[in-house]
Amino acid sequence: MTTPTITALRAYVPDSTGGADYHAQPAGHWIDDHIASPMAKYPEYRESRRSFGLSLLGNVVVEVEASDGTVGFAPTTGGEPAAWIIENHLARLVEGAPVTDLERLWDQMYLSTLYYGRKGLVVNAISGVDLALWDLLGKVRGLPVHAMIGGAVRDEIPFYATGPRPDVARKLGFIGGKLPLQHGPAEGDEGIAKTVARLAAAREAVGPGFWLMLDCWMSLTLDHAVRLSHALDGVGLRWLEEPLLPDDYWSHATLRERMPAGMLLSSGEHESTRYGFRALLELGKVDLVQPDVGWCGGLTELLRISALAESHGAMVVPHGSSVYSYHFVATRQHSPFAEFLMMHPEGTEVVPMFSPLLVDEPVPVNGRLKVSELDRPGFGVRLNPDRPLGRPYPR
Ligand SMILES: C[C@H](O)[C@H](O)CC(=O)C(=O)O
Ligand SMILES: [Mg+2]
Repeated sequence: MTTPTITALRAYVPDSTGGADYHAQPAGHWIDDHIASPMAKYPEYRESRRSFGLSLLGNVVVEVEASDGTVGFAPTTGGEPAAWIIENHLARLVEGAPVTDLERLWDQMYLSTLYYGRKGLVVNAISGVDLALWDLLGKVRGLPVHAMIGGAVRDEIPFYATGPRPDVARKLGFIGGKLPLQHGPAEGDEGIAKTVARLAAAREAVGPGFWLMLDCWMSLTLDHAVRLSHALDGVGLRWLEEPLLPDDYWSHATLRERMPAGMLLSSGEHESTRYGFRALLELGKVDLVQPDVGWCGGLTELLRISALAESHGAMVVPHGSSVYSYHFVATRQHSPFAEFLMMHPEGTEVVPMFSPLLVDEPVPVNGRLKVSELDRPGFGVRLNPDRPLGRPYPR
């Protein structure tokens, strides 16, 4: 059998909102309600992360077409700037390559962009291309992605829910609930007291045994993080998430030493590549890493990060990225559960995470997803034909 080659790489930008984290949500959505952030020390940027530009980039949808007519695609964050990088830089490397050459293409995309890349937007763009290549390869071979990366080690994936209502998450069958931190260091001891009251009320509502986590979205100082973790010691927090600036690996290790025993330290949602995760694991001493497969370098890089984390005894629980991480979670023993980001405005109903961009997007039922739901070629989802896509940099 001759291996098809890649004839075209295209980057599209959806005309509208939607698509999980960091996208414009309607006013009043819990995900934009006074969430603590590193910018919250400036009072004018405290109420809303949109106020400092969080939703500016939006999605980019990468499409790869093969010589046999098969098309793979994947969305990620990056919008028009990522579309420019994909069309004007990455396409020259990818077009003409056999659909099987994922390792070489990843290496070439990373090395050729080193002088302005390594992290952030460029790695988002590389991630999107890499995911689209996996989708294409799965469709060419007629295999779901999980079957190409070792096969499932479990029949069902259990989920925790991220949102403002862990009590509802419990009723919906999730194994835990992760609340966003709302009050950072600029709100001082009063802020800590509000957080403790909120978590204590959540514990009261969910009872013992149900996991509660707190997502700090890079907003804390080391001192504040230490004090907050001890103030929350009585609540039974499963983990404290992304408390510190991602580049400050060293303070992660200090926090790890000073936090209460039994409370895990997690981070990595805004980290990229095996090199960044090596620093987080070796210098930062985190217990759990949370790469976003659309931001960390794609699935090819997530597999490397995963092997590295496993060798450090750390769990890998990817940041909420729907099917793009479920195929991975199904295949790894040290990824025992997945995140579900509650994109419903009040966080009270399960709605597809990437809606309205995708169709056929599976969601957990009773807090679990049967791996058989993923048994379609590639990542097993389709682009919504009713949502127009623009191609800002056609060639
Ligand atoms: C809710 C958090 O601030 C963020 O928007 C999502 C996130 O960090 C997570 O799901 O984890
Ligand atoms: Mg997070």
